[in-house]
Amino acid sequence: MEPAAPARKHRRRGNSAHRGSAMAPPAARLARVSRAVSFSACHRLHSKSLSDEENLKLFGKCNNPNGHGHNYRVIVTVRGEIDPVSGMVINLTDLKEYMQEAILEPLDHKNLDKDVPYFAEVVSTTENIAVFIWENLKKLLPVGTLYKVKVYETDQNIVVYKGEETISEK
Ligand SMILES: Nc1nc2c(c(=O)[nH]1)N=C([C@H](O)[C@H](O)COP(=O)(O)OP(=O)(O)OP(=O)(O)O)CN2
Ligand SMILES: [Zn+2]
Repeated sequence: MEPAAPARKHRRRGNSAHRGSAMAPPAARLARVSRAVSFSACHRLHSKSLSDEENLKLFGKCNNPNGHGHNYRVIVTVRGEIDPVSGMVINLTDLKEYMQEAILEPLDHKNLDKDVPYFAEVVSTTENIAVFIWENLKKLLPVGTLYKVKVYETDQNIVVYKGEETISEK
């Protein structure tokens, strides 16, 4: 006697005709793609809006006139639909090149306050570094795809920026 009956039942349940029309377009799938990069830089926390005494009080050891260094790590996340032909939200090879241009070229092995014009007037906190990276990347990526910039100043000090401008924005 052949034990064929269970296998035939399983095939019928798996038939696509039972799951919807064969003519329906495939559902769009959203995904988030991330890539990480590291860079080394030095900086000094110092605000031109404050006196030397106020700067020292606010920033403490981070206001040391000769600065200090960090090995920063940045994780960039891009959000979009998975292209049905390429299977990609974004080609990671392209994202790598954008991150090279937006992060490594301006920031790696730099004195942030002296070598990067943006930080001549803006305090080089991790928050502001995240904003700087966001603005640079936004110019290179397809409109609306940049989702998140996460910057590790140290393993303990981490900033996330998602392009928001005020606390009331959703
Ligand atoms: N909101 C922010 N606060 C501070 C920032 C910043 O970017 N945003 N940055 C600093 C300094 O850059 C400083 O280097 C951080 O020093 P510290 O808090 O001491 O961090 P460490 O992880 O190096 O210290 P541990 O003692 O090992 O925890 C300060 N504040
Ligand atoms: Zn620092």
